[in-house]
Amino acid sequence: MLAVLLIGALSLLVYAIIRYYTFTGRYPKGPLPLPFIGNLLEYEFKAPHKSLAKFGKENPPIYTVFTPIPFVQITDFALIREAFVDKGDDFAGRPTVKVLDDAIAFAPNAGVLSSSGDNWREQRRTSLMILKDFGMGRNLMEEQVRSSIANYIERLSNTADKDHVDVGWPIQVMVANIINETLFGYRYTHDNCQPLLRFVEDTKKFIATSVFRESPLQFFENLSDSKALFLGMMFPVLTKLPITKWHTSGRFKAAMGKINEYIVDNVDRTLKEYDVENEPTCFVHAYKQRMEHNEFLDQTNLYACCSDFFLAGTETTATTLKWAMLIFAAHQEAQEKLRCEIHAVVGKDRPVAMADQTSVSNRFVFFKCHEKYMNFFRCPKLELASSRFNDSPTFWGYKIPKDTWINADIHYLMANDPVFVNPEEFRPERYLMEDGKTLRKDLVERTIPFSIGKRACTGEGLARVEIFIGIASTLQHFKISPSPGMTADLIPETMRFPRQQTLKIESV
Ligand code: HEM
Repeated sequence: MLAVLLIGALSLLVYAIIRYYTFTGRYPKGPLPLPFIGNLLEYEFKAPHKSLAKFGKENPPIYTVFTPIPFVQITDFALIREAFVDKGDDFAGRPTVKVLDDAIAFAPNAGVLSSSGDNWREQRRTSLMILKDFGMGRNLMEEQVRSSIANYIERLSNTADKDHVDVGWPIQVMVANIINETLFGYRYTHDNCQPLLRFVEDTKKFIATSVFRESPLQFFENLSDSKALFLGMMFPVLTKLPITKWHTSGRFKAAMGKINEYIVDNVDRTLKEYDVENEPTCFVHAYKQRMEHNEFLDQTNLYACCSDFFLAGTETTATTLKWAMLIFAAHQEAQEKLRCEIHAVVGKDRPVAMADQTSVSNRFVFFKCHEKYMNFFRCPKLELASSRFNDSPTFWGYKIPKDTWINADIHYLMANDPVFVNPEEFRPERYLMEDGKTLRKDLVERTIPFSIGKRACTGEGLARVEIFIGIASTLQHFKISPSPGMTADLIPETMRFPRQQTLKIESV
């Protein structure tokens, strides 16, 4: 009897393994997956770029990694462009994963970031139209950014101990303020930003005590750090069982709920001030005005869009600026050269404007360089620039199943594309031709931190203004160096966040 049971169980196991490999065989070949758990054991969830760098080198430019759900990675620029631009419509969707919808989406298929199909198209189109109306990429929004940056510069100037300045928090407030003002029409001062502070602190405390027991901003880190979440995505039943429910989805849902409270409160309050007679001056009012005439626009999507913009638009830009400060602290010569150019073009007192970028960057393409450098460090989104096939088209000879995650591995591309010679070096001049002035279009074209194609970043115009004016204004006013006795620590934390550290700032 026991022998029969054993043979039965073994046969079932063999059958399940054969089925599993039939399933994995439908995807582009990559590192050999183990039965059922795929590449889970060899995937570093705290530093995915390390695993992906290894896999990228050992596999063709399109391969699959199973964590355990299949992720198809594309690591070659021409292929990324072919998929996301030439076949843009096929790659414009996001995978529908119920577990993720339940755990972290504001509502299923709502907003811009994680929605698909007609709803995504309408939310994205409307959001972009509103931002353009407010002057994204033009002077109006630039003025708003400039004024937030002026507050930040003032904040740094008033810091008592200039040998030990943590620029992280002022940058965070500055960037959050820009989004806050765009969405809700008001801004905090650095000395009076209690609600914003409370929001961040609450989230931090909540995360620290009841959810992750780690440091602030760990929400994003833990998203990718959590093998349990990935297991839940592969085996949704785990998100229903009493013991595994909390780890696979519950804690993410709880953290996201807390974060979204801030959004819901602000949207509701802003809506109360809406007056149909007045010209909208913030995103919420402009969206509300359009709700009258567009069936896709409703309150749930409004909440979701604001949540997306807040999350996608603050952490990315703040992290970029924090890295910039560290990188310039570590590269005094480059910093000095750039400051000389800023002073020559802008002077010491006039606020920096976007129009200055051409004059400055023709000689020193730091913005382009910075984007490039940023890629070496981290940006979780870069590693998750993803889409899905709409309807199983054939790509590179593979008929990839519908709803598969497809990642353009921008990080890998920037670190391994042969056009970037010695990619780890901070060498802004790499973007210039021999004449030292003309931009090298081949490099600029392949520098794609905002991704490309139909799902490319909707906030790129705003982010470029924030980054250019943010860096140029800081260096216009301050010399940045490591705190006395220290060196700038450029080794990234989990998920390539910069490590928390103080810097020395001196007025120039
Ligand atoms: C340095 C700053 C930023 C970087 C590096 C960045 C990068 C990215 C990347 C790589 C994507 C994914 C594109 C894809 O799926 O192919 C994305 C999407 C997005 N970003 Fe950004 N972003 C930045 C700033 C911003 C800002 C300031 C905003 C808002 C004002 C924003 C809003 C969005 C939204 C809404 C999406 C989703 C677009 C869609 O799915 O259609 N981002 N971003």
